[in-house]
Amino acid sequence: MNNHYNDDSLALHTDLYQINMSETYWREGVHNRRAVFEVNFRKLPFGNGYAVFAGLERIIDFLKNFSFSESDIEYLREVGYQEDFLEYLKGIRFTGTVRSMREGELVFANEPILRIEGPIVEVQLVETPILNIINYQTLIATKASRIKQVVGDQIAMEFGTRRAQEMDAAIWGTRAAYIGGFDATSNVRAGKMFGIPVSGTHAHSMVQAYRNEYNAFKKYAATHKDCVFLVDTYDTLKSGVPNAIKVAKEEGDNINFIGIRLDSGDLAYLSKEARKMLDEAGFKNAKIVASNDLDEYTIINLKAQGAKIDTWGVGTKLITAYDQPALGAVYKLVSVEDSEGNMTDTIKISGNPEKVSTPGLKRVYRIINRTNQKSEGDYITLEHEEPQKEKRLKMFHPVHTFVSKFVTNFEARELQHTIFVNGELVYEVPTLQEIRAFVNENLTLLWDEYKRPTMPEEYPVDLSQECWNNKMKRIEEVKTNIEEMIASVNE
Ligand SMILES: Nc1ncnc2c1ncn2[C@@H]1O[C@H](COP(=O)(O)OP(=O)(O)OP(=O)(O)O)[C@@H](O)[C@H]1O
Ligand SMILES: O=P(O)(O)OC[C@H]1O[C@H](OP(=O)(O)OP(=O)(O)O)[C@H](O)[C@@H]1O
Ligand SMILES: O=C(O)c1cccnc1
Repeated sequence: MNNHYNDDSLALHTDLYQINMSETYWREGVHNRRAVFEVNFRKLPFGNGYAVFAGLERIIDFLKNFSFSESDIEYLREVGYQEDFLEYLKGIRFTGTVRSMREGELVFANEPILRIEGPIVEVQLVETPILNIINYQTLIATKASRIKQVVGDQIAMEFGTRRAQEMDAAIWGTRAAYIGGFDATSNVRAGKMFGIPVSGTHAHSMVQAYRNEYNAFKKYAATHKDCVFLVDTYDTLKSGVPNAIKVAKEEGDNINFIGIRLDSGDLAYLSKEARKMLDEAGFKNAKIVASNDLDEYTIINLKAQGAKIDTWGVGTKLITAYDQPALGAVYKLVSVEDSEGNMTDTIKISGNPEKVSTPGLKRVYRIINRTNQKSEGDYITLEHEEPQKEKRLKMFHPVHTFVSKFVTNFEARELQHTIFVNGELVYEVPTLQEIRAFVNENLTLLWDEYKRPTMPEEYPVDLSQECWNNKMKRIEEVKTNIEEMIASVNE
């Protein structure tokens, strides 16, 4: 690379303005004041009824190792920062407290996924990478979950690396896809890094290289036990499938003839015809793999046409989140220490009621009806509230407050867990297998109406009365402050 700095730390993986604000706080002597930020998004992606939270493990690694390296400092010197500030930056480590939902948790719009509290400089500097990680991994895990809902008990394989937005996206997207329910990946590095099962067939280039399918399949069979032959290079039904069958018969027990892959043409028609041919040849257990720009919509469509496809290879549309390339999670200040050392709630007002932030330290509970083990919705409270002790809970829509219901005989399951306390990691990171199982467990709590891929019902995310009252109080305070400010400007 044409650059004389070592890429030996991630601390500068942030926006310049974070460092500039940090300098202001430090020169003003307020850099150690406590601040609390929360992460949430405002709209579920892909029109889905839920999102699958992913990215926490990488955030944990990032925060554990957070420090500016020698080369970071050298570079910042070149950018123009003064020595005294650089000396200060050198000593920074993450000393804050983090509470977060666990990876694989189902998350909805306008609820705090993660809360981070610490000296304002530290929590400000890590905003950009935290959002970078959550926005991408959660987006891909959600897309994967949508696709897997449609694929059902069949196999979904992740094929996207070649089309991904560069190498990091392929790796972390693959991990997110696995969390969201994909069964295997073609990316070998992701297999090595995360223990995700790797799987694959072969490309058209091999058929082209050996000039014809028979030779190519034969050579592949001579060198591999497990064989899936790609049958669409020339003519699927006249040449590809007959050659696959011929080689499978000739090789007999020498190979494990897993099946064939279709990658172009009318996948419904071709799969039905290929199925007949395989069955007639005695290969009833041979599987049909399909790929070619698949997504949840094409898969639903193909299934509706009675396609005889057993395994779905999905690349581009999954790894690039093709129909919605960004999640839009934000990082909002909810509380900050004032000059007297007291924490005060902050609020961000907007003309759009949905965009007004909810101030204060909060907790999120999933209210699970004990009679049917289904979720009634999520319930956001202020930090000190204990909804689990209530006999009868009023849940109301945070904007359309007249929409309300009472819930009894419920479990209030807290969704955020403590991850760091004053810079110390106190959370045991689950395995990827545990995270996948956790997603499935969570999905069983949701009525099917929230899980359908198109036009799902809106899942309730409600505020407690106290939380709502606090929000209204802060809105009034801000309005009064602004009126006073405007009056003083006009004096
Ligand atoms: N029966 C079907 N119903 C609905 N969609 C289908 C069906 N068969 C294939 N598709 C989808 O239609 C699209 C067809 O892509 P395209 O027009 O590129 O044709 P192709 O067969 O891939 O041609 P090429 O040989 O140029 O790759 C793909 O996204 C594929 O998944
Ligand atoms: O369609 P996607 O969902 O993105 O899945 C990945 C695609 O990548 C391969 O095609 P490519 O043309 O790159 O290589 P090939 O010659 O091996 O088919 C594969 O055959 C799939 O069609
Ligand atoms: O193994 C395959 O069939 C494969 C891998 C990557 C992309 N497309 C297909």
